[in-house]
Amino acid sequence: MTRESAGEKVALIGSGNWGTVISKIIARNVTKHNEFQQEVKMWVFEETINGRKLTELINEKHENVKYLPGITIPENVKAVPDLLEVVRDATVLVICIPHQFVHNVCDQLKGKIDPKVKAISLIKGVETDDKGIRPISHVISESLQISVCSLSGANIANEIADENFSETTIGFNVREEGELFKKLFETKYFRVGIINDVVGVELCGALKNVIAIGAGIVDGLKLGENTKAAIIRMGFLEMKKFMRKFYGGIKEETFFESCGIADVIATCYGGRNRKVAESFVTSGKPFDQLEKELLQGQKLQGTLTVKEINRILSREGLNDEFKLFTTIYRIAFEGLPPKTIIKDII
Ligand SMILES: NC(=O)c1ccc[n+]([C@@H]2O[C@H](COP(=O)([O-])OP(=O)(O)OC[C@H]3O[C@@H](n4cnc5c(N)ncnc54)[C@H](O)[C@@H]3O)[C@@H](O)[C@H]2O)c1
Ligand SMILES: O=P(O)(O)OC[C@H](O)CO
Repeated sequence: MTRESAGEKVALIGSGNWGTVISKIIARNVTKHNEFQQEVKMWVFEETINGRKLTELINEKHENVKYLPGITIPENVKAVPDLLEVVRDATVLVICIPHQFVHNVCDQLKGKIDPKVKAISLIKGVETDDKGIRPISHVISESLQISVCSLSGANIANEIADENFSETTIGFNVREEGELFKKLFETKYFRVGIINDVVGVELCGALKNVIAIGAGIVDGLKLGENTKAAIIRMGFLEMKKFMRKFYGGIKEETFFESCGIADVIATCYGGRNRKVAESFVTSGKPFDQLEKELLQGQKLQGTLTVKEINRILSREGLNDEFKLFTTIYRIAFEGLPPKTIIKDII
């Protein structure tokens, strides 16, 4: 059997800013390790740019001109607009889409994925329901009836696209899967740690976005680095407390991996949620409008997570125990003046 027909066949679902950086990483790695077939099909939510289809542009220029301009994608990445074609015969699914689109994508894939397929979610988001929180890895595994790992870390996509060093964390339930994914993702500039804690890893990635919005508010108010450090510290403690309260079994070490404290720091200085929250304060415009104006199609995850978290805190009568998360929600969505971020948390 040739290398082309043997080995794991990797499909990438998603082609935004992070998804495209990931295509570059995994497309190089599949050519280096015998476990994998060499072509990586990447699902692109099709759109038209100056009269041309984005998939055609990606395949012709080997560049995602909309979500990651200026970075060359390896030629073994094939952009495909048909989701079912992307996953056909795939044995490994890498899922990297904004979390608001997960249900729609899973609904299209339901019943069409072999139960032996291994998946990994790079999504930084969370859902809540009547019972509590619903990690996105569970949404995917319940819908598709497959095993799902998670990957999250201090990973600002554009910096990794430039091959600046960073670390990340993979959460696994089955060690062999964690090790396989480490092979798929690790490079000299992208160091992968693995830990037996799928939900801990992904929830850190979701909740740090709430803190990033708090940090952006502080930046917009020009309160300086000491105040921002205070928000980071308090936010980290609320993130830990929230995760422990609503999900049993999260490992303490997870908070000190790249997915934990390191991502809180990176996101509070360099992320999109921070940037848009700063502008929310300085411009007075609502988040929805700023997301469109500043991100040109890229999506904020933090605002949705702020709402999900507040829904659960309000229902459980816990707003007083999570003062920072609650204040961030009220500033973002209930018209509380931004400067109360300080008054309400001291
Ligand atoms: N960008 C980063 O620095 C970064 C880093 C780590 C993790 N992440 C996480 O990765 C996930 C994906 O983010 P991203 O940065 O790759 O995307 P993005 O925000 O840059 O782009 C949005 C993507 O959503 C797609 N899209 C738009 N409408 C859609 C629809 N109706 N259905 C499906 N897809 C649609 C767009 O085509 C585009 O690919 C998010 O959860 C994000 O938090 C992002
Ligand atoms: O740009 P953000 O705010 O979505 O954050 C990007 C990454 O999650 C940082 O690790």
